[in-house]
Amino acid sequence: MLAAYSGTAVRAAEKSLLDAGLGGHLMALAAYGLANAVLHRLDQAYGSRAVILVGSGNNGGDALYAGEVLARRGVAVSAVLMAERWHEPGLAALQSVGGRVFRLVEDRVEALAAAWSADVVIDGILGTGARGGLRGLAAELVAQLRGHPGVVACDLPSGLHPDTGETDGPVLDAVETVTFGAIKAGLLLPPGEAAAGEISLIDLDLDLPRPDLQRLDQLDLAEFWPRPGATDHKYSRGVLGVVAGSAQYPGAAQLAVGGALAAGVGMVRYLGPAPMPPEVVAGASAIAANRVQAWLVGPGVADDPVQEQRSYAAITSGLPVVVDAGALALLPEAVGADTVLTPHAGELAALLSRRGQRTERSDVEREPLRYTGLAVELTGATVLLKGATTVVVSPSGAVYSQAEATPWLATAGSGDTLAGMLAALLASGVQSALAAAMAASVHGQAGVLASGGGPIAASDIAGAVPRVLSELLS
Ligand SMILES: NC(=O)C1=CN([C@@H]2O[C@H](COP(=O)(O)OP(=O)(O)OC[C@H]3O[C@@H](n4cnc5c(N)ncnc54)[C@H](OP(=O)(O)O)[C@@H]3O)[C@@H](O)[C@H]2O)[C@@H](O)CC1
Ligand SMILES: [K+]
Repeated sequence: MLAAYSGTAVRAAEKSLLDAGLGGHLMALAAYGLANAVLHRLDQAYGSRAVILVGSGNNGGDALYAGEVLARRGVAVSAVLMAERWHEPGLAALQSVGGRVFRLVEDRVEALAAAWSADVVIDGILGTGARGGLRGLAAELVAQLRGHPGVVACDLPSGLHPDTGETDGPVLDAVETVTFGAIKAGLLLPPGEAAAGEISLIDLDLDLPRPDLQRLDQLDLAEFWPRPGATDHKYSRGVLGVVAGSAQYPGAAQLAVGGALAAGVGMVRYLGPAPMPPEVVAGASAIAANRVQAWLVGPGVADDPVQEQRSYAAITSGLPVVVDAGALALLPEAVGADTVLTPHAGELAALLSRRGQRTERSDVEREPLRYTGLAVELTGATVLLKGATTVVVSPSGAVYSQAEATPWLATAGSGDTLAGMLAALLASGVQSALAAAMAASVHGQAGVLASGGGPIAASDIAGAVPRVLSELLS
């Protein structure tokens, strides 16, 4: 499991060490970690060139000391001082080993040329002490360096919000971010996470609280994905009720049920008009008459009054429920954490707007964590926001982000399959936020496997799920 923290949490954890006079020690550890990461990227240190973009705070200090280490190893190092102030001992250390210095205000053209001809550019402009994004000349230089293939970010890409992944102004895409003390949550959150590249963590032995964000890995999935025991039967494994599909949209129901079956539910009871595979049982048309452990409602139900009524009855049944697509508009005023909403950005904006918070899709795309959190606050539900990176927020404050997906998964019906998989996990008794994160991860991996780098149809995703799971669980 990757555990990530807000910049504020990391700074708070550092405080006792700083108070104990260990600031210089921490900076030295950070600088060595950064320098080593850069050295790994160079074919050979001697004769290579590095340019360091230096901001006014300790982030610039880390980068300057890393420059000193690199220069001692034979790298030709130049520093570009981006602001009016800089970390003076760090600059003195770099100069003492022959580092060259440019000042952005005076030497813009030379600084830009040096950066473009460098093997590595170290982005040490802003770290966890940033307020807002890059401005003025610094923003201009960074925009002019866009596309540089050798950028290594110091702690985080400058201009990326450490807590939320929001970007405000230009951000230099890094091949690697060397982050100190703890992974910052913003490195794993859209839209900025793409700028982070590979993430390397330099351990500073901080005493950290509960993570602000988690990302499940294969070991977590293997541990938490439900497996039937020797004495389990179809009922004990979990029965899922599904209200999906209509005369107009039968396929959504088939994809959702396909996702649920592939994820490994004991049985599916289906309510609706779509043709179903032989293992699916017809549900009783009165919702309360169905003995199920969880419900999935919404795929393909829009504009079908009977399906909408059933969806509402399932949502208010008191059982865990996944509310997807057309059923999102039917949500009562308040629900519980066992209700999992699965909107994409447009559906989330519509949901928030219905609750008096006028929101556009572009707002959600710019600040996905914030708006997902707002939906949790306004509804009481657990919310899974679909996207290239899926974000899950629960009312208890747990946040997950999963980024296994391929862009080929952006295809009609992909979300129905995901909703089915998630609902199967709820029916098996998995806690809702964890179920949402696991479903997103395996759905993403199945998409990658099915795609093999090319286009896929949504029905291929469920087809690949058993292969992903057998690899995970064997
Ligand atoms: N704490 C520790 O123990 C350790 C910390 N470590 C390192 O320290 C980093 C945090 O350092 P930090 O607190 O000095 O802040 P930092 O991110 O360098 O930037 C703040 C500076 O930039 C300025 N500024 C702010 N916003 C701006 C903007 N939009 N545009 C332009 N300028 C802006 C602001 O100046 P001001 O405007 O306030 O005058 C301030 O001077 C952290 O990321 C990690 O790398 C490691 O060494 C491990 C130990
Ligand atoms: K930085």
